[in-house]
Amino acid sequence: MLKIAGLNSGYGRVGVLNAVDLEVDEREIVVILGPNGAGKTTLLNSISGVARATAGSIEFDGKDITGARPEQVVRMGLAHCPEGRQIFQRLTIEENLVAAHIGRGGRSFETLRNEVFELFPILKERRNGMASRMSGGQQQMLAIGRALMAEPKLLMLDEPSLGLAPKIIQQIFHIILDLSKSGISILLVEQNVQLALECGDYAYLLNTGRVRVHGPAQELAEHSAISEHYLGGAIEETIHV
Ligand SMILES: Nc1ncnc2c1ncn2[C@@H]1O[C@H](COP(=O)(O)OP(=O)(O)OP(=O)(O)O)[C@@H](O)[C@H]1O
Repeated sequence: MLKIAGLNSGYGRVGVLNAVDLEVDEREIVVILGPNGAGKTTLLNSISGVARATAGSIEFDGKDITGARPEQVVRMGLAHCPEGRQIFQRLTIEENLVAAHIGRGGRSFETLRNEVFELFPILKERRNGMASRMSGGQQQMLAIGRALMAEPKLLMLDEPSLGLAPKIIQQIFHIILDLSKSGISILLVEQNVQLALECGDYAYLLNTGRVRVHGPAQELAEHSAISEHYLGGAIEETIHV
């Protein structure tokens, strides 16, 4: 579904990612872990066309999307639910969903909106309320709902648990698992390492712009060295668990 090879990327002259290789298969949940500043958001931004690749390639659904613009990438079925949610605060919930409907897969706004409302009944209840008046958890649900309006084959989620209460985090992770079962591939950046590894199939650990460790999520969870490395020790060699 997604194949990244030898990716270097950054912002202007600032290089952030270095020789990153990563793959996501169909229906797979792939987790990206790493300390602050490791380059996790930059990796998602590079895939969705927000940050520029300076070397390497990004292939999605059999097509080369290296250097494609964000609107082209989303039209191909790759949706990005960004860090900080970035919903339209001064629009209602329903208006946020209208703005996110790009007609990619040909299904009507009403059909897609109703699917989002089924996943997140609270959004239906508050559909005419201002987004700015919703709790953090509800705003995260709206952010995911907006991404789903693009009928994605692959959904990228950047720290969906950030700042949320444990009960809401559980709810969001159940939805992520359901979305994966419904056939959507997931690329998940997450600080909540334990939960992410429980729900993921495969995981990559980034540090200082490089993939330092990768392997099946369960094996990474059991790897005693991971927490040590994760907590900041620089890893010089790539470890394949
Ligand atoms: N717009 C930008 N312009 C220049 N440098 C940036 C920009 N955004 C991020 N960076 C730098 O790129 C590096 C990686 O940042 P990135 O946000 O990708 O890390 P991250 O792993 O997502 O961290 P966090 O968990 O803190 O979000 C950092 O050194 C950061 O300062």
